[in-house]
Amino acid sequence: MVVVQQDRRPFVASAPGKVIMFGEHAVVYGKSAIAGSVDMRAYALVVPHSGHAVRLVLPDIGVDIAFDGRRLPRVQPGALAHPGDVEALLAEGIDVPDGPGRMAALVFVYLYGSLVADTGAQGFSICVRSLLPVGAGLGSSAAYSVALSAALLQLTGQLHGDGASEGDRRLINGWAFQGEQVAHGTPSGIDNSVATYGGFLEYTKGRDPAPLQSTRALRVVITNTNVPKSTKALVAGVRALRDAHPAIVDSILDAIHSVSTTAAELFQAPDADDSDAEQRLHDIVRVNHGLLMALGVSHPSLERVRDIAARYRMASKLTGAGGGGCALTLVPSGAPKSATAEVAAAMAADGFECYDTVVGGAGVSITYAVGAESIEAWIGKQSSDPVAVFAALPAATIASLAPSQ
Ligand SMILES: Nc1ncnc2c1ncn2[C@@H]1O[C@H](COP(=O)(O)OP(=O)(O)O)[C@@H](O)[C@H]1O
Ligand SMILES: C[C@@](O)(CCOP(=O)(O)O)CC(=O)O
Ligand SMILES: [Mg+2]
Repeated sequence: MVVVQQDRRPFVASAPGKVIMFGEHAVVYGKSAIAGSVDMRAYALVVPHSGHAVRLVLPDIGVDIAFDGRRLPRVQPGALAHPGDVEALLAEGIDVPDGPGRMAALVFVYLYGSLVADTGAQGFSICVRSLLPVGAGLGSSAAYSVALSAALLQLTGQLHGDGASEGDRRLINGWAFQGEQVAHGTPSGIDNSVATYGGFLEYTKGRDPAPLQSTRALRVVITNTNVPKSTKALVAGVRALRDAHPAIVDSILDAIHSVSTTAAELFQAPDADDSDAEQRLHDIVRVNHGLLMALGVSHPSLERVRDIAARYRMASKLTGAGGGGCALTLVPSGAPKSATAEVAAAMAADGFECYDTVVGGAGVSITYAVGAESIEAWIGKQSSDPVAVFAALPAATIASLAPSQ
């Protein structure tokens, strides 16, 4: 048994969602993709207490489970080779309903079993709230997984710089990737990398993410079609198409790779105001969407978003897994604020929801304070049940628990 040093103070670990600008799906096959963090995050409040009870509360998706932490065995490295073994962990007397809550609980139980079980750590409550839309292509699963990994590593004293050092980030990212594997089977790792490191980056599976210094303002309108989708099913659909038509699908994936590498050059071009570069970016947004459509991951609602943007001479593409979820619209450099407001209003008139987001903010973060006050004092003042307080906080207060962008 590895006995850990435990800090008993409550804290909040948080991580952002992401927007994939170019390269989704192809990135699963080792091609390049470009993505940045968005200013919506998942927040995990951890409250250590005496005894061995462990409580997981996920108010956004209706999960509230408790179990005796001593009953869960340590998960052996390599357990992910047998996903059934991970599912079997839930049989240890933990009652979780089917649906999205089950997947989120499974990710927690896997990370708990790997990082906390058998360390002699005492009990705790953990409550995760997210300001990201769930299952819409903005990486809510990865933000959840990164916030959880950071929370459990910090709780058990396995981080050395409160999540900010290079070593801490590498550790958090590695475990969050495993959390994403529990949820999706074969993630590329781009979502958890953006949620961990934040910023704007180029990602190729198996390599360290490469930060991009864009000379161009990263202005996008994100539109949520509110059509539910499953990342797992969409990724599986592309795999089935590739198995049936390997040569055709591989050439589509190669074309997407060229789109991403061209985009990286354009974003970093010295003359950001060059109208030729502007036009080329517009073109490749359109081309990237067309290639994704050929892979079968578009949806009529996403095509509708593209039609509306085209009326304002802007280019849109799906972002994330597709099949519904979100689209992004590239805002041309120099476009007045009124232009983005107009296009967003036109989309809202069609029943879509738009997010005015800043791309490229902070990655994972751990905080013990709200302003000048400790979280312990801040939450303790409001009620004797910190989880109930946190679960009911308004979004604006939750958002104050992370570094400002
Ligand atoms: N606020 C949240 N609380 C708990 N689990 C969440 C939360 N947000 C997302 N998740 C987990 O992530 C899953 C959605 O992930 P996914 O289908 O990959 O969509 P995306 O990552 O694009 O939002 C949910 O079913 C749930 O398991
Ligand atoms: C389709 C894919 O490229 C991105 C999926 O993103 P999301 O789960 O829809 O946010 C899959 C992956 O990279 O693992
Ligand atoms: Mg996801």
